[in-house]
Amino acid sequence: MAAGRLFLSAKNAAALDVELMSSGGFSLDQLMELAGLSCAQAVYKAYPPESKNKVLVIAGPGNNGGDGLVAARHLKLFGYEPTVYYPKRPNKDIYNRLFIQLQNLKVPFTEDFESALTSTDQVLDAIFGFSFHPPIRPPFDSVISVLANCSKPIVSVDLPSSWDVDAGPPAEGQLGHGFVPDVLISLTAPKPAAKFFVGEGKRHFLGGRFISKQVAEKWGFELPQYPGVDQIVELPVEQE
Ligand SMILES: NC(=O)C1=CN([C@@H]2O[C@H](COP(=O)(O)OP(=O)(O)OC[C@H]3O[C@@H](n4cnc5c(N)ncnc54)[C@H](O)[C@@H]3O)[C@@H](O)[C@H]2O)[C@H](O)CC1
Ligand SMILES: [K+]
Repeated sequence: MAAGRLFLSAKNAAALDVELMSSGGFSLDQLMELAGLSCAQAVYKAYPPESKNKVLVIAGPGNNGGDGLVAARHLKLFGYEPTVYYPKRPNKDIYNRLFIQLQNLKVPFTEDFESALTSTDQVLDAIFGFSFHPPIRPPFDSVISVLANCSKPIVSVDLPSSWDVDAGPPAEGQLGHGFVPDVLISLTAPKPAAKFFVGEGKRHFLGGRFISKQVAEKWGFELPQYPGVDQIVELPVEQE
């Protein structure tokens, strides 16, 4: 089967994560660092910095948000101007340290999501990943509705936020039917919802280069060849 056409269910994605951090010997920091670096590289591939592109990073309360915070740090070091909207900040050591790292790099945090959206060039959607369970709770319901009506390019980390990991976009009429991002970065392996990520001009990357061929085989997905030292590999997207 072609790479990118094999999917990792929500249940298996969570179980593989646990395995990586137990018998796999990884720490969460390591996985998050590689995941966030992949996301920053995908932004760079899709939207190379022409001058100093502004990127609004919307970070959610879990590890998807953590990936966004790591990506914001790398984007700053790549020459972008990231701003972070992070309305729910759990008091956990890993997120607190990522926050300090961004403060030290003078990456601004904003409370005013709508103004930041107006002035940004791209959006990095790091709100929810594979542990999202609908229905969505505030304040992210209104954030999703605004994104559903916005014309700024959106890059989604692991899954478009508000999509069910296995079933895909929210039903018509809910949250403006969610939004379809311009770019999707699947981490480790595409989740079943990625089947609904189709259309002309859409770009799909795979990132999170921390899996061996043996681990991929065990969990039933194929690993495409990452080019050289890149942390991402581009996957085909159906035209609709
Ligand atoms: N192996 C990998 O590929 C890695 C992926 N990483 C990233 O981690 C996320 C999964 O992280 P997790 O913390 O398990 O969950 P989420 O970030 O998806 O969200 C949990 C967070 O969201 C809240 N929540 C859930 N449902 C709702 C709702 N309906 N309304 C409001 N809030 C909701 C929940 O309470 C939690 O606070 C994965 O996708 C990758 O992006 C890791 O970086 C490491 C390796
Ligand atoms: K996301």
